[in-house]
Amino acid sequence: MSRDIHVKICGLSTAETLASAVAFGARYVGFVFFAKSPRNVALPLAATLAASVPEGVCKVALTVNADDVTLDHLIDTVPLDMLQLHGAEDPDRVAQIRTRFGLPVMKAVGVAHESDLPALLDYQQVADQILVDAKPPRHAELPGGNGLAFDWRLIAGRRWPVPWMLAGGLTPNNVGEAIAMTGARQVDVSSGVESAPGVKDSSQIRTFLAATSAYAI
Ligand SMILES: O=C(O)c1ccccc1NCC(=O)[C@H](O)[C@H](O)COP(=O)(O)O
Repeated sequence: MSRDIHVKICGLSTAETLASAVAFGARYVGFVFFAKSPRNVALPLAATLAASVPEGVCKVALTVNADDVTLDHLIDTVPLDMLQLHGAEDPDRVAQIRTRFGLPVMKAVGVAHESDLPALLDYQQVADQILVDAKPPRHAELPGGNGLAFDWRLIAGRRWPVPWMLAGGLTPNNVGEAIAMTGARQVDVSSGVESAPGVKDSSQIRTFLAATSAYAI
């Protein structure tokens, strides 16, 4: 098992910032396929970007309640290593997607209160990984990528049987505290390494990755 913190940089949409994420040590790179998102990337561009990602870096497609036709076209067009399901997909749908498309699946689960935690157990029965993310505000446009953190004390010391990733409002300045408080060995960031919504910043990506390196064990 790797001793480093594994970092996912999500919502990449340019060759320059993708190359920076890879160069500075990201273990996962995420491409958003959700039209309302400022990080949404068109399939032809995503195919070109993904083709440039070296072996060993996990190419993650992020979708929200996508149907099978959409997923079929996505997977036929873009070379991918993992699907991240960030909508209201229930455990049965997660299992169905995993079986039908044959790719590892990471299911995002929104956390705001203690009452949100049981869902983490339900999804761990069917997903390969769990993304423990901040629950979006009731009227949020986006189900994720909102730059909002949840109370990390809610999951402090908890351990789950499948690999999990901490997300939500992480920045170069708070990721160390988040890792120390939760024991996370994988973290995910989007807004926290942007100069504007959807505009990734290579310098902030570098700083974020450097901030996690202090927590290798
Ligand atoms: O990032 C988006 O625009 C997005 C849009 C729709 C659904 C999910 C989205 N992002 C999911 C992610 O995995 C984000 O990295 C995660 O929610 C953390 O985002 P942030 O709080 O901005 O770091």
